[in-house]
Amino acid sequence: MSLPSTILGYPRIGRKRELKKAVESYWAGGIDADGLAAAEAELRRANLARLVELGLGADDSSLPENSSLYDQVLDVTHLLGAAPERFAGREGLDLYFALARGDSSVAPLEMTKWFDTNYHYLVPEIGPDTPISFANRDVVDRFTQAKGWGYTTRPVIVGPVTYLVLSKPAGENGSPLDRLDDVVAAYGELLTALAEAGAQWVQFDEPALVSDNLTVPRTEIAHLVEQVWTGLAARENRPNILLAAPYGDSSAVFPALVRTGVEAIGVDLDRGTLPTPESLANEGVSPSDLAGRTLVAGVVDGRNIWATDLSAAAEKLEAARGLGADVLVGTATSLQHVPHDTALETWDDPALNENLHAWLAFADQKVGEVVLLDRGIRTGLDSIRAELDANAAVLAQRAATEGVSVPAVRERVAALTGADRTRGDYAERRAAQAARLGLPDLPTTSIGSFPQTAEVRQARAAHARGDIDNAAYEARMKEEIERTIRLQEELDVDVLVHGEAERNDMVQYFAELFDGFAVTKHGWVQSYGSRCTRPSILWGDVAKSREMTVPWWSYAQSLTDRPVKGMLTGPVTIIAWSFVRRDIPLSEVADQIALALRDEVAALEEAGAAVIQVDEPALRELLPLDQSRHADYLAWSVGAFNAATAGVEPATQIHTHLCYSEFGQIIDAIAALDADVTSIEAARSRMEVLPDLKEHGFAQGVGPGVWDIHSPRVPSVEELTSLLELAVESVDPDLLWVNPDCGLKTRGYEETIASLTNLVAAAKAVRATI
Ligand code: MET
Ligand SMILES: [Zn+2]
Repeated sequence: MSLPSTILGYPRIGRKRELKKAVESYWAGGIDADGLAAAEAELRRANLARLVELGLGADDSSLPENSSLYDQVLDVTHLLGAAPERFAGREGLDLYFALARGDSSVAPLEMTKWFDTNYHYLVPEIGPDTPISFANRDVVDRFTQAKGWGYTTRPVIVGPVTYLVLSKPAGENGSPLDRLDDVVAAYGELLTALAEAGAQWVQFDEPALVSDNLTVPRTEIAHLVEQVWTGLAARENRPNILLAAPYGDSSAVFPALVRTGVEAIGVDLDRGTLPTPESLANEGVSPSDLAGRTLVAGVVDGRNIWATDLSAAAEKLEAARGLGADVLVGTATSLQHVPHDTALETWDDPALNENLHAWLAFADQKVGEVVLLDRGIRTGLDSIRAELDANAAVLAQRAATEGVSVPAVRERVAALTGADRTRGDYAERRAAQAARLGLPDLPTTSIGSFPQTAEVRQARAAHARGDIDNAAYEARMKEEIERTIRLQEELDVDVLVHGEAERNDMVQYFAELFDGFAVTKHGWVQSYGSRCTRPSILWGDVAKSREMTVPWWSYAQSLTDRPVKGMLTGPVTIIAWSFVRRDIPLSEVADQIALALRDEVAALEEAGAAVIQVDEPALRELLPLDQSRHADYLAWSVGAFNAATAGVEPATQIHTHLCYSEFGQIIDAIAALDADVTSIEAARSRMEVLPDLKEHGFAQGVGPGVWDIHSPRVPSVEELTSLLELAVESVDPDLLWVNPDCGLKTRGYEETIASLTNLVAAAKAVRATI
């Protein structure tokens, strides 16, 4: 049975975040396991019904079954029964959620970003003794249940090679890949079980194939994928296999995919390209090797929210046919990274309301695009000519809409010079700042946010609803700022923060104030587990035309003689955590944001701020998966940070914050940011990153986090002191700052006070010894 056009996956959280509500209610004891199973099944059924309504076939395997209670990588861990030893004694849902979130006696699996997205997966821990078998039949049961409702779905599962490449070793010895044979054996049994249940097709995702940023080289990954899937494809009694390489360019590994012999191959033609027939021929792959096989051409972007240029997509489909396979329409990735439906949205701004609906495609609209293009390739493009013309008209209308191209913004970016991105000599800056600030050695500070209490969040919600007016809201926020300042003074912190009470989110706050952005009300996407974010939509040229952070900062500074940091979010992070226009290069978007921030930096400096922090926690996340694109990315991202910050006087101190510690590939870029002080995550790795920094000759201020704020645990003075003693082994004490790993907004006040008290005490203790 041949595969029809399809999507690689659908959002899992629910149009109204039904999954979030059900799962959180289960955690809180509101519903039991049966209640959760019922809610989850109802959502799954509703999603299937919706996809059929949108034009996918009910019984032709075009419906992806990619639902998950928490995370697709965790689902494989569960499928394999591959829980680390410390989870012994737990089973079923208790085990599943303990792996995800820990429980009173066990720490959860680590969480990290899924490729270059803002989705987080749970990192499997695989060692020589990890149990691995076909231990859990959820995938099969879901298939069977859907079958009972009248749907033939296509289960979607992370492939074995990607699973192990993304795992970390459990214990000291060996690599997770040492267990590949065991994992493959379990997948083999899964294939049999799915065949027995009546599955026609199953989809396996091997995105590790498109990344150079993993611990295993890409050529090795391609080799393993070829070996593993050649073996699995040779099994009897199995469903047809769609092997997908989403999230990037698979052209180099395409021959390996062909050689596996699987029935269908899925490629990302949004971020990636197809190999040429010549390059295939060089690898010994000819069109006859592809004859009778299916190529799912991912021409519809799965991770951004713009309507597809349908004519361009049709051209790609046409080109794909040249390879010899049967070409079908697909999405480039699962749609799990985009919200459900633009129809849920209205914008307060009438111009946006009129325009954005036509410009955007959330998941449901993308399904519509796939269905339409499918009709085009089956019955000829002329049969969809009217839709193609309408789409071209929308794109043209968009390009001409006010705000999309603002001459003053374009000219200002074009006029940026190297000098605009360069600060003066560091030694001179350092002396000027020391004289201005008069700080002790090992100055203490925090990263920006203070606990966002329920009252603060309620006040913001009431303000958004119009239940309290601007004046009342402002008064409420000022109260919170005053509390934060007083507290830091009492604790004897050296460089204070205002606490960010007025910010709903470190990106959305700026998106709401800058020109060129729209924010959604219902545009939720899963960030991890039950956590969702609403990325803002960057649709036009960016500029600052409103008052932003200065009044809040000025108020905070008016309360104290100690320096209060101005606090901004950097260009790369704003880009990474928004849905960004694609009609101009990201480098240009970054410079536009940089100049808008440069204006805000200047306004803070003008108001008297002696220390200004520009956070770039997403610098590593956006690193392209292709090694060949690293240098260009690092050049424009660093250049944008420099453009935002280099306008200040030598005596104004620029801080940046990067809350991760895997610096390897970007260490030179971090130095090139040329911040006077850089705070980084270091507590969990016990300052591991510092010797590397030293080796690289990094010799500007650095604040390795000593308090792991991802855990509710209060670090003791002894523990903090020992970390600082480790730090002074690698960092000149004159350059060392003392701070937590990241902002405190998810922490409570009690633990914050206790931890900061200890942090200041530890700083003083070590200060006294140097
Ligand atoms: C994810 S990085 C967070 C930085 C921000 N200034 C905060 O403290 O919340
Ligand atoms: Zn952070």
